[in-house]
Amino acid sequence: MTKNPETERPAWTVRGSDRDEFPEVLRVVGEALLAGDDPDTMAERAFPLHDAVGYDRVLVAVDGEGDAEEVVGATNHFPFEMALPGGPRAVAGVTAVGVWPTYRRRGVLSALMRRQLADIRASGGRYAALWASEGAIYGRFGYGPAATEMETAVQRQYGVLRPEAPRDPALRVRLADPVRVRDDLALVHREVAAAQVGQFQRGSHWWDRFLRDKPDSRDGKSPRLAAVVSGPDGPLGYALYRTLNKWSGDGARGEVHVEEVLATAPAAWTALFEHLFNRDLTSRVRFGFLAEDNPLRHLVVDRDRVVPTLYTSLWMRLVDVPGALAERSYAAPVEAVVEVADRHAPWNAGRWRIGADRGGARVEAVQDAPDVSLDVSHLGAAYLGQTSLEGYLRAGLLTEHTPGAVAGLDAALHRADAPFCGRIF
Ligand SMILES: CC(=O)SCCNC(=O)CCNC(=O)[C@H](O)C(C)(C)COP(=O)(O)OP(=O)(O)OC[C@H]1O[C@@H](n2cnc3c(N)ncnc32)[C@H](O)[C@@H]1OP(=O)(O)O
Repeated sequence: MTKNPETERPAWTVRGSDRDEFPEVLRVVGEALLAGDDPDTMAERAFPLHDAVGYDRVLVAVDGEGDAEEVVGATNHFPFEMALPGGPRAVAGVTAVGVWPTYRRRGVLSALMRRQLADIRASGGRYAALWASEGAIYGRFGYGPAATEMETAVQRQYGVLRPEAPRDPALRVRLADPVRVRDDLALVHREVAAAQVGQFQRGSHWWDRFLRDKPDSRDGKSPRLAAVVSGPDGPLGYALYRTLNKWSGDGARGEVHVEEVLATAPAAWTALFEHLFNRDLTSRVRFGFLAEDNPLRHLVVDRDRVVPTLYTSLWMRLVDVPGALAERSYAAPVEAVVEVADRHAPWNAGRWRIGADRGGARVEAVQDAPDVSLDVSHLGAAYLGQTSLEGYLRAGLLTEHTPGAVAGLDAALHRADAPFCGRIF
């Protein structure tokens, strides 16, 4: 094992990887994430997707040399086209981060993150996004909690929709094997993902991944079902779900577990929710992933019976601060000098004058006195228009030099619609 001569501790290096090494990467990341899968299962799941997107973004930390070399940490990112405020953008979807348990807390992740940010920037990338296993990890690397989503479980008797919920007799709901209606799913999703901030476009390799349905991954539930709602001009929405067959002494206690429900028209939401709440022999519908502003709570008669559990989904990282701020859309005019601290991507550090209105934005490096001083993670958090900078100000985590400057930035960055990713990648 190589040693650092000064510290006598093991030294490692970070480098790119390839397909041949990928089983090792899976072994390390799988163990770090307590995946509990055997190597063949991991490989069977991972290779098809990665064969499609390539292995050139995989980074590994390795210890030792030659035959003794071992992978001790890894990270990767997917090349996404994700809807952001301002339009669809190239986003690095950071994934599969793991450090071998006996190498943790020695700086391996820090080295991987620094290299990954530099690589994304070198390839012209402006954004990185991820789902974090733990909220304490990524703030230090400049990621901010940018999207809050919800899960909920609704007792079936409260799944009653309001009489005035939009209902269109021309719509039909079909229940099918998702693989057979895959084209309809893809059509709906493509439309949603073009505008819904936080969604990424799914190539066919992503549909292969999401529709994979092996018995060992069902956890006692049914095979996946697709309810597709269509009008005369084609599909307008779908729900992907499984059922769980349960009984108790007083009767059926089955459950509906919804993985994804999306629609492009109000009456399609109604049709889908009415389908989900009306499966016989069930007593509860669980929704795993919903936007914070999903129509469900507006459509049910008693919104308080839809109790949301909120969680952070996307953490956003501005890899190129001026580029990202310049191509964003703004809800109100703003003029401010923002002083940015960025430990891991020093090219972002400095003072940036943002001049923006509804027509566009200019961002330039300046030496002027700042109106606000903040960390790059705060800008990442606020970028999707849901997390306010005011919250960080109240918490004493950023500094406002010009009274009202933070409120002005928030008004400009705000979006009426909540971001929604809905898929852990
Ligand atoms: C996008 C995704 O893939 S999310 C999945 C992330 N992976 C996992 O959760 C798998 C299990 N965990 C691991 O593999 C590792 O513990 C990792 C990847 C989270 C951290 O790797 P390490 O090599 O130990 O991190 P590293 O030594 O570089 O730590 C850097 C700093 O982050 C802190 N840190 C690292 N992990 C955590 C954590 N889970 N909670 C709190 N602080 C953490 C360290 O204490 C250190 O702080 P310091 O700079 O103040 O000293």
